[in-house]
Amino acid sequence: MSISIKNVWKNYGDVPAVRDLNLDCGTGRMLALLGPSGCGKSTTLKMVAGIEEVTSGEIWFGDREVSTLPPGSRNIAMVFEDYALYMHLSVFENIAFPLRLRHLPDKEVKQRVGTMLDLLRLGSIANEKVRHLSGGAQQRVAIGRALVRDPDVILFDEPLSHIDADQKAQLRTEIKRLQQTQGLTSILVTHDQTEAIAMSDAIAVMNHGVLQQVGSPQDLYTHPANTFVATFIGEPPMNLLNAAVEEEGGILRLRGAGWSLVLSEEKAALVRQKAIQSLTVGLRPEHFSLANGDASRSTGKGRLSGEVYFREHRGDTDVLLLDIDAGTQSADHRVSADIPGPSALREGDRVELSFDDSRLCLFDADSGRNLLF
Ligand SMILES: Nc1ncnc2c1ncn2[C@@H]1O[C@H](COP(=O)(O)OP(=O)(O)OP(=O)(O)O)[C@@H](O)[C@H]1O
Repeated sequence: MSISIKNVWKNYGDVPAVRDLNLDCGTGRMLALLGPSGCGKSTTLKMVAGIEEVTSGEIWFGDREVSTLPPGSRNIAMVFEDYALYMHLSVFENIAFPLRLRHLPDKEVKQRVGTMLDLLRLGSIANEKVRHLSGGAQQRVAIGRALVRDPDVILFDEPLSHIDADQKAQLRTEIKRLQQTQGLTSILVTHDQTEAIAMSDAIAVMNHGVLQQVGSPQDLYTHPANTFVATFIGEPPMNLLNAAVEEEGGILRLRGAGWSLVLSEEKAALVRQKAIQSLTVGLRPEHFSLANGDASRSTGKGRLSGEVYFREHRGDTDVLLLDIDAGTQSADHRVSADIPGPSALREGDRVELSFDDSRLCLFDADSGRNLLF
């Protein structure tokens, strides 16, 4: 069952919480709503569930408009961050609960709950009281209870927020596997990019009630639509450097604080086409390399040098925070670079980094929009 959100607005009083939202989630896919606190992701999920009314616009499940239907008529299931289980009941009875409410015959309850217990590998603890279980196991019970009704759509509201770090990755994988193997059409609300990237087929990034971009995790990482998405996806975040555009003798050069770069023809054409004078350049930390002394300063190759302010070991890589030799303390004087590790570099060491313009993102300095969009 696909989900379509069409031109949906939600106002609380005069304040719009969601503005003209258009989003689709295909049958059997998982769509993540990702963004900072207050961006409107929970409100969106609640409108899909029918817990909140839309102020205007439409929500469709397949070819059925559900915008005005109450939650009970939408055949959805929700999984919440706080599990919302009956702590005094057993695993079996928690999962059976929605079926008991519908007065299904005992035999069918046993059979359907049994399927869930197998699917979620809860069979061996079926008779244990839920209150004795770990957070991860409780959330698996909550998922079983959600799925046992065979919903058309399953909505996950920050399902891993209260799970201990050591169980998080495992549960993330289990939910994803289940969603894929069972072909569940799902929406996941999260503020955690790692969760969104690991679990979903598509991510919708929201900010201040406005959809910033929707796409595959890889798309958002490689081609962020604007500086908000660029810095929200990726850790450490993409470096943003201010640059002036200079043209002389047919050569287009970007000049920033402590660095400059002659643009390759492809990128230069893009900048010329938009007739832009100042840009924000986006560079992922892993797209810097340690420059080797004799590399030429050819077209499309940038260099910057500076002093290591901090080095963080990350196993096979080192993240360097580098203070660029800019002569000024501009806001963008510090960059992070992800280099192969462990390196011998220390705080205070001088380093020269190179970068390649094929990897750069170019954003309009005023609007923050990626020039490619
Ligand atoms: N019932 C309500 N009444 C008034 N304003 C609300 C209500 N619910 C949400 N809002 C406002 O709508 C905006 C979006 O809230 P929403 O909860 O959807 O954001 P969110 O991205 O899910 O944030 P969080 O992760 O903190 O829940 C916020 O400014 C919030 O204060």
